[in-house]
Amino acid sequence: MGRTTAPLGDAESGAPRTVTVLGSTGSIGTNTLDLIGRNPGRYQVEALTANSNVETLAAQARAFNARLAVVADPAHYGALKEALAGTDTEVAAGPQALKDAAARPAEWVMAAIVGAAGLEPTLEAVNRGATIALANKECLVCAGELFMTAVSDKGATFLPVDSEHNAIFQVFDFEQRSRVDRIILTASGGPFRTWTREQMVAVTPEQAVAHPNWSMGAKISVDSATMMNKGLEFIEAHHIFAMPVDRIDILVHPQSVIHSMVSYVDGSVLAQLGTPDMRTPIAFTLGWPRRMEAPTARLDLGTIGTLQFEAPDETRFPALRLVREALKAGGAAPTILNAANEVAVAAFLARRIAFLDIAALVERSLERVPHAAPTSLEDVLAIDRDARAVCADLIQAAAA
Ligand SMILES: NC(=O)C1=CN([C@@H]2O[C@H](COP(=O)(O)OP(=O)(O)OC[C@H]3O[C@@H](n4cnc5c(N)ncnc54)[C@H](OP(=O)(O)O)[C@@H]3O)[C@@H](O)[C@H]2O)C=CC1
Ligand SMILES: CC(=O)[C@@H](O)[C@H](O)COP(=O)(O)O
Ligand SMILES: [Mn+2]
Repeated sequence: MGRTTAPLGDAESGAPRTVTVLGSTGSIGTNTLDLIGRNPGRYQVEALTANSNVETLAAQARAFNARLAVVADPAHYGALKEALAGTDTEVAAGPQALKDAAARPAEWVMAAIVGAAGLEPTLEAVNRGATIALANKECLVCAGELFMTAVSDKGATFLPVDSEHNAIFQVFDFEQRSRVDRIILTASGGPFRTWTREQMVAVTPEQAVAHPNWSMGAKISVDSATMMNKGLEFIEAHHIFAMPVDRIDILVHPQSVIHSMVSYVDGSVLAQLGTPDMRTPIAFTLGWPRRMEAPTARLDLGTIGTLQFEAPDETRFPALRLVREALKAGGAAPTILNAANEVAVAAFLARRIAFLDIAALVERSLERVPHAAPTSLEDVLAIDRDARAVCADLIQAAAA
């Protein structure tokens, strides 16, 4: 994979590093801009993008003097144009504008759009050989082989942002890859870690998004609650580190202090630790290849006292089993799983289905959509569309 040291402008002494933030209005996007804002003169913002949150996007574009602001939903073009009147920021809207934004020559691109909607814009940045800080794990779940092949073929530099994968990246010995025995992905267990299935029947969106350790967007928070997030991260780790699935473990660790571990053939286990604040992994990628200051609380293990560990429970959290089965089935299964999960999570957040229906709908979608392996981006997008339609039909049929 592309752990190259492709040159980035020396942000500490030379010209500002040019950066684009895809999904700038979200949780990862705002944390990224928080770090950029603390380092005046070190970064020049090329493009910022959102889906529909014009107010935040316009405020960010003004604050960071962005060259371009893009809203994916074209219905919001007029409002964005008006909000940025009198500034030097160009304004654009729609899916093609999103891809064009990613194609502009920023050295460093934060990929923080949520869901498969981020795949095409992120690939634009990969295809021009940029440094990609990847938060958008769904890219790798729905198109992992295609994505990592493009990283390698185009000479892009790939830096994982997801806290677990960033942790692994920090302790993974790429020069002695054959000496790596296992990857150990830690999981908080989410807000329902100790709940029975019966207790989970009546879970509300408010309860599901209340993650015990992390402050994140709604979709990933629900994924953590179903533990689908850990399943998606399992697939993500498989692709990023080219690790066979039988050498990746999931370990529940409720405190989210150890962000993940790598175990070596000599019995050494290396881990990355820190307080749960995404500004640490984002700073790792923004400063790359040098570490930069992040304003996060420092880890105080003496005060924490005890770290707990538990085995994951696939019976209470069937998403973990579905991911294992999807990886075994291969072909289109991970793409279908991801698309169905996105549709089901959105329906849950809209109070159209119950919490336990999410995994059940993913399972039924996997049974119904054909599993032919995608060999191109067009294939991936077609499978993604089909799976979304099947899952939406299942929801509709259940409601009728
Ligand atoms: N939050 C976290 O701590 C972590 C997040 N991640 C991953 O990072 C990604 C982003 O997560 P997070 O920041 O929490 O998500 P948020 O929901 O907070 O933000 C999502 C961003 O994507 C934009 N967006 C949403 N839908 C579309 C679309 N169809 N087209 C274009 N842009 C869109 C949103 O714009 P708008 O505001 O206008 O809706 C927003 O800028 C996810 O893949 C998540 O799994 C990984 C690890 C940790
Ligand atoms: C911050 C981050 O990387 C999230 O993906 C986080 O890991 C979610 O926590 P769990 O899925 O372990 O509950
Ligand atoms: Mn994570």
